Amino acid sequence: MIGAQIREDISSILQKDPAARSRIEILFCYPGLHALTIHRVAHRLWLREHRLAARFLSHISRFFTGIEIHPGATIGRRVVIDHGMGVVIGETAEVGDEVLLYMGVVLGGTTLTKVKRHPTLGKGVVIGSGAAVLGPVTLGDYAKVGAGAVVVRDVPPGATVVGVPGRIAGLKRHPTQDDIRDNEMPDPTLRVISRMLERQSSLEEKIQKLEKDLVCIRQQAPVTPISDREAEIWAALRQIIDPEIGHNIVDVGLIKLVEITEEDVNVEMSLNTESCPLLEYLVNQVENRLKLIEWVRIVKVEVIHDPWESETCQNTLIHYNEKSEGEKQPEDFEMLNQNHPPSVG
Ligand SMILES: CC(=O)SCCNC(=O)CCNC(=O)[C@H](O)C(C)(C)COP(=O)(O)OP(=O)(O)OC[C@H]1O[C@@H](n2cnc3c(N)ncnc32)[C@H](O)[C@@H]1OP(=O)(O)O
Ligand SMILES: N[C@@H](CO)C(=O)O
Repeated sequence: MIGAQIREDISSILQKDPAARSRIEILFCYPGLHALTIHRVAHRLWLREHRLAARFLSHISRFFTGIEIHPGATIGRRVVIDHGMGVVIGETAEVGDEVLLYMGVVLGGTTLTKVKRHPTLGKGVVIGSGAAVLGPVTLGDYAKVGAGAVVVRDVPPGATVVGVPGRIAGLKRHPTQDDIRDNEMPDPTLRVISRMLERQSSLEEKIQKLEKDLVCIRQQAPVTPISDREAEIWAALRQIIDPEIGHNIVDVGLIKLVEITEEDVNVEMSLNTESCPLLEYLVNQVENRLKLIEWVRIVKVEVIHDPWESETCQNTLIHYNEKSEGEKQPEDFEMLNQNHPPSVG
């Protein structure tokens, strides 16, 4: 039984220590193997209530190996203690199968009461040199403890704990001012560039959205097809200026309709009033200008009444009043008198 366990332990050491060259070397030169073998005997004595004998055997082992394992500790199979000097394993510690301990590891207690006060290590745990695992904490299977760490809390399976106090490596935490001082100051240029890039990508997203919206609006907008001929007529009408307002008659809204029938053009205009002095002038302007277009044969201008027109005539008055005395022409006055009572001016 003991022989089988020694062979198993030697195989484990061969697997876990690259410095191990042969089974015979391990048998004679590995204090970890010696300490574990003696512990098995001492543990049996301990369980059979031969406490003093168990303690004494453990003490002798410590003398020769530098490894102190309390005979009450429960140690699994294929455990390797490499180098071993300074390893201390407390009374209520439980060490799972295939655990690897390096020199100086302490599986210690933190209370003075006689209770379960030492750690429990799961299968395949690795504990680095000089690390201390303190208290009745549990290290999950295949957890790792970095050299020099002090672990006082449970460790989940597979996790790596480093530092003092032990923290799980790889977990993100907010950098403290100390971290910033100890490592490197943040690069302000990099920060500005990254902000700019973020802003740029957000603007690009907005532009893409606006472009999509624009396409939708264009698709929904009613399409008013306008022939080349009609466009030519409207362009010609835009060249005729209303002398009252100083803008072309299209933009001020005097042209209500343009109809084209082959080579005949029918234009509907709304003027101030039927007695507006500009009536004849503007009708002539429209007829003459449109007849200059090559394909136009007949131009018919129809004048319609529109309530807006009275306002247009008011504009004549405002226009007149705004002119300085030097600018006023006799025809301005005549036009005004024809349309408005003299008292208004
Ligand atoms: C003579 C002799 O040789 S005796 C034998 C001595 N050897 C030992 O004791 C080996 C003990 N092994 C260790 O300490 C190893 O570093 C282990 C077990 C912790 C490595 O575990 P892994 O899961 O592989 O962790 P990994 O190497 O990826 O490191 C994870 C993080 O912990 C850090 N870290 C690793 N070991 C330690 C340590 N002992 N103390 C503090 N931080 C450590 C790493 O820098 C890394 O930090 P980062 O995430 O900020 O980059
Ligand atoms: N024995 C292990 C640790 O020292 C090795 O040689 O790597």
